[in-house]
Amino acid sequence: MSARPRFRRPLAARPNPLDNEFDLIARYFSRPAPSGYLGVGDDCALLPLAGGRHLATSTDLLIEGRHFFADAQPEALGHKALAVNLSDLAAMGAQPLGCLLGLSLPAVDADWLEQFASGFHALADSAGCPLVGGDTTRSISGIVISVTVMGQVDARQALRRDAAMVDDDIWVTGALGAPDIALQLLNGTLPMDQSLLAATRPTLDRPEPPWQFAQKLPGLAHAALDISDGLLQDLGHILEASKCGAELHFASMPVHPALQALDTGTVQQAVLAGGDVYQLCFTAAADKRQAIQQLADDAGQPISRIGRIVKQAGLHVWSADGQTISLASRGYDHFS
Ligand SMILES: Nc1ncnc2c1ncn2[C@@H]1O[C@H](COP(=O)(O)OP(=O)(O)OP(=O)(O)O)[C@@H](O)[C@H]1O
Ligand SMILES: Cc1ncc(C[n+]2csc(CCOP(=O)(O)O)c2C)c(N)n1
Ligand SMILES: [Mg+2]
Repeated sequence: MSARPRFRRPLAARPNPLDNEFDLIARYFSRPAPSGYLGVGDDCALLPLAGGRHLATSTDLLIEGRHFFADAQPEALGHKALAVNLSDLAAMGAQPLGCLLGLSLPAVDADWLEQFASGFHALADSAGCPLVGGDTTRSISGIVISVTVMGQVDARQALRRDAAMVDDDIWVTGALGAPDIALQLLNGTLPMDQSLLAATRPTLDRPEPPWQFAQKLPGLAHAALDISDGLLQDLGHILEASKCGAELHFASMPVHPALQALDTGTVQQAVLAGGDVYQLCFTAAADKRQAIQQLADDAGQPISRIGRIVKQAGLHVWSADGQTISLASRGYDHFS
């Protein structure tokens, strides 16, 4: 018989069970940040520098089998590893400065490395976010990729999650729903349809966060975040931080055109709660509507106004025929 581990606490002294990723972070890793810092809880932390500027920094892990399939195309994976991090800089309105790459590989495969590095550097070059360091190890099994980005932003205008104001418009960039449909086709939750997969898979494999457009938003927009887990769950973080609620209109949502033939329930779930989107959701005063639309038109960046921030807590989604939409899940959570 094995001995009982000595570190087990008596039942009565254990805190409440942790039933999701965000409770875990809040309980163990969220500490009051030093004065002048923005700590845990936003897309990037902000660290004060001389001259009123702030360093914006964020890190994202990609784990084989959890974030990407073992046969993922390495060039696309290199692109995605940096793109999901540039997306967090974009979510603060920050300008990229550079990045670090942590890589753990089960074996050396020169072809794989060549293509992975080419996808990574191509995006780093176009975003002005050079790779300046990192760490490389051998893994016991599977590929683990960890990217850390650094950028700069004027902290007074950074797009913080706690900056939404009652009566703000709620906007999203790009289109919604396609990465989740691609994932469902690949993991068998939806029956295989090769033409639907061909139309949706690029959005899952090679996300294109609006990092250029985002740098123009400080001064015009209030709050923002990137949609990584799912629109409703992610917008929920803005509502919690800004102590307000929201009303959304499904008819105004930018549903990806490839989803047209799918049934309404599948489309609603993918658009409202599908992850891997890496587009922005941001809020801005209604009197900035024209300026924001002009900025988007000039940048060739599609944007949609999908709802409004309200005083009353809670998130309400209206369908085109005036019904309330309620869903099985609001987004991805690693531990629930
Ligand atoms: N282990 C940890 N230690 C300290 N802070 C953490 C830890 N894990 C997450 N955080 C912080 O908690 C917040 C939420 O993390 P999460 O990874 O969900 O970020 P996100 O921006 O919501 O999602 P994504 O990174 O996919 O865009 C962020 O501020 C993040 O920096
Ligand atoms: C093979 C495979 N299975 C599942 C998914 C979906 N997925 C994994 S993590 C995540 C949320 C964002 O990640 P994080 O919160 O870690 O930043 C999503 C939507 C995928 N992309 N590939
Ligand atoms: Mg984020």
